[in-house]
Amino acid sequence: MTLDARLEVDRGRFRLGVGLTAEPGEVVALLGPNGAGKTTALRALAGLLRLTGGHLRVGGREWDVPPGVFLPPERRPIGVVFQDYLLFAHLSALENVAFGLRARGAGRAAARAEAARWLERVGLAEHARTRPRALSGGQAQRVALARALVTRPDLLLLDEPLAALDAATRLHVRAELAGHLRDYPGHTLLVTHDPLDAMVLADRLVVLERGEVVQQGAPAEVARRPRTDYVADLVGLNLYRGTASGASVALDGGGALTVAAPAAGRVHVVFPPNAVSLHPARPGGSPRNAWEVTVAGVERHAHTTRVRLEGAPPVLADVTTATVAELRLKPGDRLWAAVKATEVSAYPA
Ligand SMILES: Nc1ncnc2c1ncn2[C@@H]1O[C@H](COP(=O)(O)OP(=O)(O)OP(=O)(O)O)[C@@H](O)[C@H]1O
Repeated sequence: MTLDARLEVDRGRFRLGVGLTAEPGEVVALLGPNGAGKTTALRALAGLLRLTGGHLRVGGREWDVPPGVFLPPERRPIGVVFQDYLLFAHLSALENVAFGLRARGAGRAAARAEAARWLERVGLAEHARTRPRALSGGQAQRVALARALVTRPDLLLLDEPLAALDAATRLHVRAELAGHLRDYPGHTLLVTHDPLDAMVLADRLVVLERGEVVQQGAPAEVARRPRTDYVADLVGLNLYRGTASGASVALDGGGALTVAAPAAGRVHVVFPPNAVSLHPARPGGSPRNAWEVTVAGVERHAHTTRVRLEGAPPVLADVTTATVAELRLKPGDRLWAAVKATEVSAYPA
């Protein structure tokens, strides 16, 4: 079962023309600047907008092949979590989750039993009778996810699913969402403005600009070789997984980093490429992360030069033209990379 689409939508002055595929279990993040066409693509997948050209097939079934075939939204096996359309205010958490099953013809008792199982899976069993206004933002988000997944949809559409949450809640809900998405066997399309959400949650990034795909690939690959300035700014993150013990994190791929605040257990470790400085010899002085690296590539962008470095860990560094000239950077050079601990954040994974 595969999602195979060529989404063409003509909205007058704006035209979307996007090829999109996803394998079962794959999480694809759609990224792009305001007005790039992310929401348009999502609405076309949901059936809220009709394609004006192209095709949309999921699992060998035609959902939208103009002009002849159009499966209306209510007949598509989809689950949606939209930021501004979370829950029905007049229904309890349990009734919200049971709603989709009822709409698909499940009996009341069976729907409520299955909904209760899902509320338990998202850690909200004791809030089954609570109305949405009495739930926190993070809890409402979990209910919305349970409601989307309870019908075992073929396609899960997430539109800025974490945007309404405050920073601390966001960390936890992001980690939980990652876990649920790992277990979900269908296709997931995630629209986000947040590169960290995309890098943590997605198997593949699809970057849109002006209605077209400008780049796609695995998150680390896109970050290593951004093809446009927008992509370079967007995905410029050094991101690792590891196990924290106090302020030190042992990274899965080798190496260790000292982080800004102590943590425990499995974490993501993140810092931007412009936090990395490069030196011809081991830098002295303040307590920093410093390790030996080899230059693997040097790419110029409008405002900066991005240097790909192999080492433990491998790292991206954005450096100034002056640094490039001073260090005469070229592939194969041996250098030292350094990052201040205060620049390095750890998030629960
Ligand atoms: N109802 C509409 N009729 C005609 N054009 C529209 C309509 N809604 C949006 N558009 C246009 O479609 C283009 C893409 O909008 P869309 O909302 O898909 O972008 P987006 O990538 O989701 O942006 P954002 O990040 O701001 O949500 C924009 O140029 C917008 O002006």
